[in-house]
Amino acid sequence: MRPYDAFLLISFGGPEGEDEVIPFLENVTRGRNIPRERLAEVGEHYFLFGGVSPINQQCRDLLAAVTEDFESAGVDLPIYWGNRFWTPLFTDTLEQMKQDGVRRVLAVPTSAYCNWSSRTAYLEDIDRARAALGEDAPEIDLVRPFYDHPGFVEPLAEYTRDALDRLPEDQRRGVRLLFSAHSIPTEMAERSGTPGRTYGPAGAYGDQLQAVARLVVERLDREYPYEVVYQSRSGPPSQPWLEPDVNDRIEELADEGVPAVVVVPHGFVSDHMEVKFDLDVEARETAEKRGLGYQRALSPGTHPAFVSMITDLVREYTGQAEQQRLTTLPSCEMEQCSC
Ligand SMILES: CC1=C(CCC(=O)O)c2cc3nc(cc4[nH]c(cc5[nH]c(cc1n2)c(C)c5CCC(=O)O)c(CCC(=O)O)c4C)C(CCC(=O)O)=C3C
Ligand SMILES: [Fe+2]
Repeated sequence: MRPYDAFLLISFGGPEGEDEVIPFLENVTRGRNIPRERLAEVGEHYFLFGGVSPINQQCRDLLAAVTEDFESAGVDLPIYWGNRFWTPLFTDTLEQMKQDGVRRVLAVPTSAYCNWSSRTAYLEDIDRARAALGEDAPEIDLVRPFYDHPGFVEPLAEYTRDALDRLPEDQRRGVRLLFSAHSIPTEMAERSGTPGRTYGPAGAYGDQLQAVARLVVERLDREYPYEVVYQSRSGPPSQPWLEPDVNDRIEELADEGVPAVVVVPHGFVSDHMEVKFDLDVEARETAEKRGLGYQRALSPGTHPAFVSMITDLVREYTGQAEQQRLTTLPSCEMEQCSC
């Protein structure tokens, strides 16, 4: 049993006012290969919502729910929160933990899958922040990818059923389910997973996204046709990113006469800006322009099963509960994983 003396939620961060948008985007894109035009475009997405990303409030809501769940489950750990790119920054959180005398931390990221951007990037930032703190910097374990935990899959299935119920019957009959995840460079996708293992063309990330889509469809009232699509591509056009894009696919489905789509944002844990803009504004507009019915399933957010999943993960890492996994996909070997 590994003793922990604190719990840490680590997330992406997002601006909460117009004056925070550009500094936030500068933090996110520092050292990354992102064209200026793309930055200006993404800035507009935030300005459309008054410069406020929903992600920080979603983290606060999740933390409030986790606090209650810890209490009722008898998990006695102080709860901390830190982001990679906006306040509260986890460099500051780490310093606070050090001051509080915290030595060993169990961290849960707001990303369910394996890929550099969702895991290694956090680990690298944690290492940097720990190095800056010097001796007595708290040690941090990041929990495993939880994409196939029932606490992630069941809420997605419930919210997909709800979205299907919102479609008129004639549209529901011919609907196509589009499971949407954040696109990443194909080269990053190919590196996701454990070196030496064989994965599909989009690496462990692609295999995991396919598996979760399958698990959700198995929980619906019948076998709906479905596929995995990608959204929110950002690199230069010359760099290949995972495809097809959700909008391109909606156009093609319109040409084929499909009457409606239900988009399930299974690549995300909450309805943050990538969901609110890229799906609820952009993809919806693409569908409506072509006369397709459109519904978007909610992401897990603060669904009680998702909240309990976090408690379950803590128990798993303190040796008080078995791993819960709905797939037999190889688990990540954390030491060597490039995810
Ligand atoms: C896999 C993945 C997830 C899902 C898993 C996870 O959650 O981790 C995710 C989530 C998020 N991505 C977010 C925002 C952004 N991501 C960007 C850029 C990038 N994302 C990437 C990947 C991912 N991103 C990649 C490979 C890049 C290129 C730069 C690089 O190689 O590192 C940029 C730069 C501008 C742009 O080009 O879009 C922004 C602003 C927000 C916050 C939203 C809010 O504010 O509500 C969230 C939750
Ligand atoms: Fe992103």
